[in-house]
Amino acid sequence: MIRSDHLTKRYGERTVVNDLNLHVPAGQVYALLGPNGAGKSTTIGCLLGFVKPDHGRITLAGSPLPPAEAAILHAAYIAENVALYERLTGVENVDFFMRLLGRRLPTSEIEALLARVGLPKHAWHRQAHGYSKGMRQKVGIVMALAKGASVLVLDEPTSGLDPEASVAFGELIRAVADDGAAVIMATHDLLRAQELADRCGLLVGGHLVSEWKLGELNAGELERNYLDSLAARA
Ligand SMILES: Nc1ncnc2c1ncn2[C@@H]1O[C@H](COP(=O)(O)OP(=O)(O)OP(=O)(O)O)[C@@H](O)[C@H]1O
Repeated sequence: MIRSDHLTKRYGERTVVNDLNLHVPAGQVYALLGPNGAGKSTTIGCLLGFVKPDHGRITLAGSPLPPAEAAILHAAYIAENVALYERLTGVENVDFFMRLLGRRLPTSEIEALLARVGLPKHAWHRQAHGYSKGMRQKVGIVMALAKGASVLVLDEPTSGLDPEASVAFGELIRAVADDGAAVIMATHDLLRAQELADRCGLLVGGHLVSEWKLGELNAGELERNYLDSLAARA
């Protein structure tokens, strides 16, 4: 699970995340929506311990540890651009990532995970510098799976992916959640949010102004609600 209680972050006089209460249980995907500058990435940074909140509490996977330590143990982070060691192959990148965590996976298990996420076999032992954005996202998901992460934190994961790669990515994330992970995804991609998420929240000026359960809304209705909520705040 992912939980924030009264999370608040200020930069100087500006409060960019304001008394934010979020709860994402295991097995659910939460889409964090909001216009540019709403505070989504700052929230993600606080969840992962990159950014120190001024007030409030973060809990990841029920761990009493501070967020940075809890994130190292339980969470995987997939950014818009997954950073890989360009001279290492896909398999070697996953192997290196696991060694950093003090663990080893046999090559056959890494290959099985790469196959599971649909990375083409010809790419497994090729250097990552030729990988597309979608292929890098897949390696990022394999790292999360290899780590056994119970919390997945995604920041703009589908930005710049073509529609086919975006759909495939969404299906993978849904499968990871169905296997029991709690997933939070900051995104502007309302279509993917509507298809993938169980719930979504709209952040405006650091405030969570609306939350919707997505089983009850189609993509058009989500967009209309989003725009109506923004207009009501203007
Ligand atoms: N290190 C920082 N110092 C000062 N202000 C910051 C810092 N980081 C973020 N901000 C400000 O905090 C606000 C929220 O930024 P944030 O990146 O969290 O928004 P966002 O919702 O992720 O936006 P986007 O959709 O454009 O990525 C913005 O006004 C931004 O300028």
